[in-house]
Amino acid sequence: MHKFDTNCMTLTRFVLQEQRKVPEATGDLTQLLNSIQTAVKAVSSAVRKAGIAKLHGIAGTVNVQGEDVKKLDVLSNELFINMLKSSFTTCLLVSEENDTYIEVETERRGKYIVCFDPLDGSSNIDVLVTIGSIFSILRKTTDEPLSEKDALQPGNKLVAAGYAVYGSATMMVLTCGRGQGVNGFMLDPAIGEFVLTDVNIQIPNRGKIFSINEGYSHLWDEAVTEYVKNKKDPKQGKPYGARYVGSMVADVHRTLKYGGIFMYPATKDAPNGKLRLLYECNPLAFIVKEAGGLATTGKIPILDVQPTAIHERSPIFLGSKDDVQDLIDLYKKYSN
Ligand SMILES: O=P(O)(O)OC[C@H]1O[C@](O)(COP(=O)(O)O)[C@@H](O)[C@@H]1O
Ligand SMILES: [Mg+2]
Ligand SMILES: [Mg+2]
Repeated sequence: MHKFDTNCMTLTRFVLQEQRKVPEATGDLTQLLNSIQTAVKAVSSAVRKAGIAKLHGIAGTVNVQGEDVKKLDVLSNELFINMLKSSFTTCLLVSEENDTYIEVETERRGKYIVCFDPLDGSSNIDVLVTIGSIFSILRKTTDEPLSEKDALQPGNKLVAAGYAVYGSATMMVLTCGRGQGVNGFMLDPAIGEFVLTDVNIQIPNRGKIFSINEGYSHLWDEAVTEYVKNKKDPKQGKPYGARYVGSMVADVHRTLKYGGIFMYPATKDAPNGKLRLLYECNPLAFIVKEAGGLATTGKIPILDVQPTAIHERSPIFLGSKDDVQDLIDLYKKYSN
């Protein structure tokens, strides 16, 4: 358990302090995390001004000054890419917004690979509902020339993962894994700094909320159908509350803090579900696991999935240990 004076622990100081615990650390991860922090601050500022600056809407439109106006997810992607490249710590980037991986120019290369969703919950932008950014960090493990293969590592190889949530406040949640815990930092707009507010976040073993898009219930498999039916059946215990923001990062943040389960299952028309393994499922599964929860495809842990393509999708169920275990048990029942 970390003990900090939360009054003065900024994210920058926190990352540096963690680095100092590892004598052989070069400082590259610190530099990288600080660059991501800057990207997040820039995105947060753009999100807050989205309405008046007409950042929402169609990319490529022109504002009153005749300047190009970028759609928020295009702008967020550019901010992330520029900050990651100019950190001199990355060699390969995978973004939800780019069909192929991005190679960092030779002279700016470092050893890290970053997979990210620069703006998660795009459908919520225009209605001012919570959105976010998600990232995962891997190390390049071979001396071979850069290729897509470098990013195709299972989630249990992550060096660090985090997300930003742009809600009623902006928060960054970060873990460097290896039992070091998950910590949350609230952006204090008065000083422009992320300040440690949520120390060593632990997900409750059981929650009272289930989170799934019930509009697709006609397309679910038997395990998910039975699970959700049970959660609503007073004969099976006190029914759970239902919450679904429709921005994964917001639904997962609530699940991390309050407990319960978030589900985006396979459906009959989408056998791998919707959410992307490298930059949505893996980082959030890594965080939930580090906070004492579980994340599964229904059959195996998300973090054990060997990716085969950078934009591949996976069904995902994550959250409180006991809630997710109930669902895994139903999958076992229906596989027999
Ligand atoms: O509308 P649906 O099918 O429930 O999908 C919601 C899911 O889609 C997403 O918005 C996909 O992410 P992007 O906005 O980054 O494409 C998730 O954040 C969310 O969980
Ligand atoms: Mg997304
Ligand atoms: Mg996105």
